[in-house]
Amino acid sequence: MRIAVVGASGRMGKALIAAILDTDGATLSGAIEREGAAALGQDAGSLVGQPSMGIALTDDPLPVFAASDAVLDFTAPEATLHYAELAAQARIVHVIGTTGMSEDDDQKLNAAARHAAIIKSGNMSLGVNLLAVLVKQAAKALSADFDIEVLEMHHKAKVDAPSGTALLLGESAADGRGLNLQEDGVFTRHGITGPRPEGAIGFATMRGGSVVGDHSVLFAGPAERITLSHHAEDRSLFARGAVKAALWGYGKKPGRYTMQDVLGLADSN
Ligand SMILES: NC(=O)C1=CN([C@@H]2O[C@H](COP(=O)(O)OP(=O)(O)OC[C@H]3O[C@@H](n4cnc5c(N)ncnc54)[C@H](O)[C@@H]3O)[C@@H](O)[C@H]2O)C=CC1
Ligand SMILES: O=C(O)C1=N[C@H](C(=O)O)C[C@H](O)C1
Repeated sequence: MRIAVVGASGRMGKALIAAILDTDGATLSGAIEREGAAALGQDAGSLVGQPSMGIALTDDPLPVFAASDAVLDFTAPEATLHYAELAAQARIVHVIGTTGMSEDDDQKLNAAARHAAIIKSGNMSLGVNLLAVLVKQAAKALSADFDIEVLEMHHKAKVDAPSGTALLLGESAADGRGLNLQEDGVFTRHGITGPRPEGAIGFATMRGGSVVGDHSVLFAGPAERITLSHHAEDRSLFARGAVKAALWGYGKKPGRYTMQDVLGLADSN
């Protein structure tokens, strides 16, 4: 399967190239960066410490998309919307890891998904997607006096908050409790906040250093506390998940899919 990478010289872009090179049945079909990026013209293989492979980073996506079966996209919301249009035109699988996208952005992705398969998740790892299933089960099983808080920590260069994963876990908790995260989520606290609202799902965000991604969901009840956690040690786990998603999506009908579909966890929900 021919797989292209957009945002190729980013932290995830490099991990994605390395994962494609490491996967049987996957071939790197192109590596795209934004106009003006310092890495344009560099060889994709050398960029990830492999032998040169004759694929230079380019800012022209059209010929690359035309020669690809899928594109892996861990960039930024505006770029992802642009690539969704191009992937829809080329009828290729679009795997989206980009976080920080709005409701409005999501509607635009729905329009693109009428023409091509889109697989989008705030976290492409098996561990986090399994954690999401466990969080939903715990939220359902525990009575409402177990307060739910989602904690996350990431590296200091991360630009969006809460993380896509924290939101995914918050949605799972809300589903389990029959709540609506938009209405019941508490995303900031400062000053005299008053007591915790009944049924709230709270979020706490930490940023610093080189942390790849730590997430915990706490269920704080009367005299006891349950914590479900995931710690990402390396970006390769997200990249392997994204390549797996592309292989899974090949030949699927146009539409929206998630990592839960790819991993066969959707029925556990
Ligand atoms: N869903 C998941 O499993 C994961 C999602 N992410 C998300 O992936 C995104 C990227 O994260 P990082 O790699 O850490 O960021 P980064 O800033 O290192 O990389 C982003 C890259 O995209 C490039 N880019 C921006 N606009 C572009 C355009 N129009 N065309 C082509 N390239 C463009 C940038 O130049 C940069 O190289 C973030 O939204 C992050 O939250 C990160 C890790 C895992
Ligand atoms: O920006 C990151 O680095 C990560 N982003 C994703 C998120 O927002 O949850 C996934 C992972 O935690 C790393």
